[in-house]
Amino acid sequence: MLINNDRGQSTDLVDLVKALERSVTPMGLRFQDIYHSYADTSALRGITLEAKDGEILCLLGRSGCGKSTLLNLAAGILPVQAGSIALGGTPLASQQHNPPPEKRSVGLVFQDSALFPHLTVAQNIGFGLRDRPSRQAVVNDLLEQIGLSGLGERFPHTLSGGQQQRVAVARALAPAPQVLLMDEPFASIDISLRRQLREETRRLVKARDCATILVTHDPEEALEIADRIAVMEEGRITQCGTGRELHAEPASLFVGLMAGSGAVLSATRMNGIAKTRFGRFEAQDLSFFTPPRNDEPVDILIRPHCAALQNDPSGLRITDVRHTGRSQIVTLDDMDSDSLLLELDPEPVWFPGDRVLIRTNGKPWPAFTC
Ligand SMILES: Nc1ncnc2c1ncn2[C@@H]1O[C@H](COP(=O)(O)OP(=O)(O)OP(=O)(O)O)[C@@H](O)[C@H]1O
Repeated sequence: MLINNDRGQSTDLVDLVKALERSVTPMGLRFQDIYHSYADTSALRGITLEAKDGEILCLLGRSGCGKSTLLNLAAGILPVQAGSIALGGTPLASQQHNPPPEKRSVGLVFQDSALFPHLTVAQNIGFGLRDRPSRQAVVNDLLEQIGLSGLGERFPHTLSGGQQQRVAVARALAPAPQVLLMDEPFASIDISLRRQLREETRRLVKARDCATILVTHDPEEALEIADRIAVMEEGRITQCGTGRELHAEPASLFVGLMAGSGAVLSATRMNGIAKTRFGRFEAQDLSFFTPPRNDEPVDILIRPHCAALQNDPSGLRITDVRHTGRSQIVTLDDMDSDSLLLELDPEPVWFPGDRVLIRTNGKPWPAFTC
């Protein structure tokens, strides 16, 4: 049914109701209090997380932290043991209700493309569309979008690894799923092609309205492709936010290092002073995500371009200096020949043999209670 808006334009009532529903109902994919164990291994320990419609959310963490387990629960590959999953505001899975993968509006992409070897590229892409009248048009459109028009009649083994992975993404997106789940989709792709494939995948996914969850252990990949990143450690989400948020206010040293590089200084805190092997720093030089308890050991993270050196004849000795154009990488030795690498602004120029003290560059350094 068509209705007219105040500018005289026609709008379909069903579309309007859907748009209104979207504005008031939590959409996307939502995990609520998920726990999961394998025999004596506790893989997930209370995950609550939401990937919104149109968003790319990365699960980032070391091997074994539970990323794939969470993805497999959403896909229906694993049954939910505790907690619940909702899709588009309606229950998707719980302990009582576990529909199989084919009954979920979910597209899957794995590390190896897992294309059907006996089907052509076009048949692979169209597999989830069955007898839909629009099948051919959708397949042709996707072939064009992934840059493989003209290769539809080829078989998967005649394609390069990168082309196969493009086809896998197209196959997952063809039925217009509400959610796209990708488990290390670029891990087996040549490193030189990976960035290009990431960009293409982001463009493809962003042209649709599905929620996307992508698993990776590569921080650079997560920062480049994701709208938000959920950092996982030992079955829990340590922090979830944009790359910028994780970089600016990391909840832990692990998150801080996942969201960017930096030098780490171990310190002991004494009455507002942090003592390290490379100098003493005032409390005002440090910023804690959570207030520290007194006299506990802390780790200080010094990001590139966030430290300055100051000449001091009794200070630390510079043993090496490299110039990259954008920065100056300086190696400092403490009295026991322990060394620290700092990435500094290119000016002022430092030389091996200079004696210096380290200072903040105006902004406090993130610090974490150990
Ligand atoms: N089928 C299984 N049986 C027993 N333990 C398992 C099984 N699958 C996963 N685990 C364990 O559960 C934990 C989480 O595994 P999971 O595969 O989810 O982690 P991950 O972060 O995806 O790791 P990776 O990046 O290596 O794939 C690990 O300790 C793993 O050894």
